[in-house]
Amino acid sequence: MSADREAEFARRLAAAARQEQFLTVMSREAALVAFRAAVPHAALPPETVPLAQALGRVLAADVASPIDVPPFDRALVDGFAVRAADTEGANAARPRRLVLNREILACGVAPALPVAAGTATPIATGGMIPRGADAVVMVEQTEFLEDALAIDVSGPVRPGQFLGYAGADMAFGETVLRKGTVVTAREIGMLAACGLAEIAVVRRPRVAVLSTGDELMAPGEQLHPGAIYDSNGAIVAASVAENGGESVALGIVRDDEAALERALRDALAQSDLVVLSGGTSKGAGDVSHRILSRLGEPGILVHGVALKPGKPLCLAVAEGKAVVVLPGFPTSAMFTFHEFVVPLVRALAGLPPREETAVPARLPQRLTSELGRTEFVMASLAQGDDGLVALPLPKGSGSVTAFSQADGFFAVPAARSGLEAGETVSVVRLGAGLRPPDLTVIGSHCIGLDRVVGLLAERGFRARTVWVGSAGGLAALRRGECDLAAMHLLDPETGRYNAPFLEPGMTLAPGWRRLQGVVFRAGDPRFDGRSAEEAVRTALADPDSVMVNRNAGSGTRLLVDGLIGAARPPGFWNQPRSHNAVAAAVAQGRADWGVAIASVAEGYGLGFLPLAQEHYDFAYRTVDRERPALAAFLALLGTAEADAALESLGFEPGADEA
Ligand SMILES: Nc1nc2c(c(=O)[nH]1)N[C@H]1C(S)=C(S)[C@@H](COP(=O)(O)OP(=O)(O)OC[C@H]3O[C@@H](n4cnc5c(N)ncnc54)[C@H](O)[C@@H]3O)O[C@H]1N2
Ligand code: MOO
Repeated sequence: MSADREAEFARRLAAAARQEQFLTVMSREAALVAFRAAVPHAALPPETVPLAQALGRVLAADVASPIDVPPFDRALVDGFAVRAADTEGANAARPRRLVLNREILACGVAPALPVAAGTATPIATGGMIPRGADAVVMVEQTEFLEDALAIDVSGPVRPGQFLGYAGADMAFGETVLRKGTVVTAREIGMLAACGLAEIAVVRRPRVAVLSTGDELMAPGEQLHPGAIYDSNGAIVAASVAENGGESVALGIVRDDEAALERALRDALAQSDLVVLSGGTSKGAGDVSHRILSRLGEPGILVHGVALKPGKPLCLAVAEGKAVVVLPGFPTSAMFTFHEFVVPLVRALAGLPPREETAVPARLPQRLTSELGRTEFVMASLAQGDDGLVALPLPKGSGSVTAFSQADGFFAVPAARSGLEAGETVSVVRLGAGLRPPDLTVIGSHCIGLDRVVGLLAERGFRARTVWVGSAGGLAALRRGECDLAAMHLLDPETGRYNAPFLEPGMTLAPGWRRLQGVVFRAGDPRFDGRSAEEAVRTALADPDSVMVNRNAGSGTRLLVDGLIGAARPPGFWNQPRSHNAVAAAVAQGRADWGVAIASVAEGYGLGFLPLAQEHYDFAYRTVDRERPALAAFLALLGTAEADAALESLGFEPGADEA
């Protein structure tokens, strides 16, 4: 290391160590109070927009109709405007004769002649009722006498019959739309009927969105080693729009104090609110901290909230505008955005607070949490035997899917270190109107299942999949929380897959077999052209060779154990939980070999030495067999279409011949 780089390294370490001192952790409630007190949570001033551009905007004021709609009394049928009294007592045998006035009241014609006693005026649906008339008789109830230019009316007409009165739809001066209403097509129709060509709407808050991190790349760019795509920028910008704001996407800023300060000042100048994500808790964090205190008074209000996910959230105010730094972890970023920023964006946009619906659900398993921080747990909802069940999503704050695929979240209070199995929690729904799925599959992931679920959807059944591993799927099935447990569990004693793990009342539907083998970088002479066993022997003899293992309890781990016996080669303790993680470690050179399935090896362009067939099957509760979605799924297995899809992915459908 050069002296300069060494000095920079020391500076960064010291900054990271200092960071903890900045985090004065506040309760979530106290943070919200401080933020609301310092930043006005009120609608921005109105602006006038043409009606054609009003869709999706929020009305800035109540709208009173400036006219009567309809503006005049009008005919509701094609016929004749008459005086009802003239038709009293008419019947087919003794019709009343009325002489026609010499005008025809088509739509848009202003009447010139009154309807005097004993007369009638031809009128079209929508025509303006002339003076003197108080009803309309349908043309079908009359007979036209051409010679006399008169009609015979064959029945009596009630006063007001077939007549629409002025203002019956919207009366002049009537408040027809309320402030805060979101303009949809329906409101546009009403405004147009009132003759309003433009309308006052709340100015959309402009929200500057930035992401910071040297590892970030924009979607569409080619990822280089160590880099990830900036997902926070995109999800924050879209959420701003969903909540009535207009996002100003300012992209990715490097972890560099000067660059970040320039970007933040620029953002502040062109927006009502600035949202930055990343860099709140590590060395770079004190960079944004220092910048935020320089941007203007009062500066930082909150840095650190007793909240999980989201502890390092930072809330600041400069030039009367809020500057929010969200934690970089995607689920932490979205959760804190949802809790702290969405209410502000909606208030600025003139929208009412987001409607939150919460449903009670039972917790199927014990859950531990950190004492002293309110923990919000992202969860999927499933239908259990006795009501809804909240299945905590196993992926942590660093995942995008924990927030994006959750049906909702529930809180574990700061004062508790966990919740017990069977406790009822209140799940706040995320996303509206989710139809419960027709079929819930819980267990171990396989891309083959993704395809089968796709085919099931074409047959009209929507499946929900939750990946918690084979054993987790089986436990969920036992508790009645899913229709199918997707599993590949090897029983070491019998050497059989899945069936030995079933309980009474469960049936196994054979799924497909996946070829497992040793994966290595293509061309590596230690492996190329050898059998799996021989290749591993060679690798074990080479002290430079690094392996990647699998988690204990997985079927793949048993295969690895069979290959290496009592040896503990370098990399043995690296024990990821998926085929993909094994393949990525080998492909990226962090390991030289591991065991994974053929389809994954192919996806990563790795060499592959076959070892054994792994069985991926489905357990279900026998009593449920006839339930339509389950029956459809079971019927789908073994069809030519499903088999072809599975074979194209390299899987062998059906049960073992043995
Ligand atoms: N020693 C400690 N480390 C961490 C602590 C702690 O208290 N002590 N807190 C953890 C918690 S809690 C959180 S939350 C994260 C938040 O860290 P930062 O806000 O500083 O965020 P970064 O370090 O920049 O990034 C964290 C993580 O998120 C990824 N990231 C960042 N920006 C984006 C983006 N725009 N799109 C997608 N992903 C993003 C980044 O690559 C990192 O993986 O810190 C813990 N650490
Ligand atoms: O607060 Mo961090 O968000 O726990 O993950």
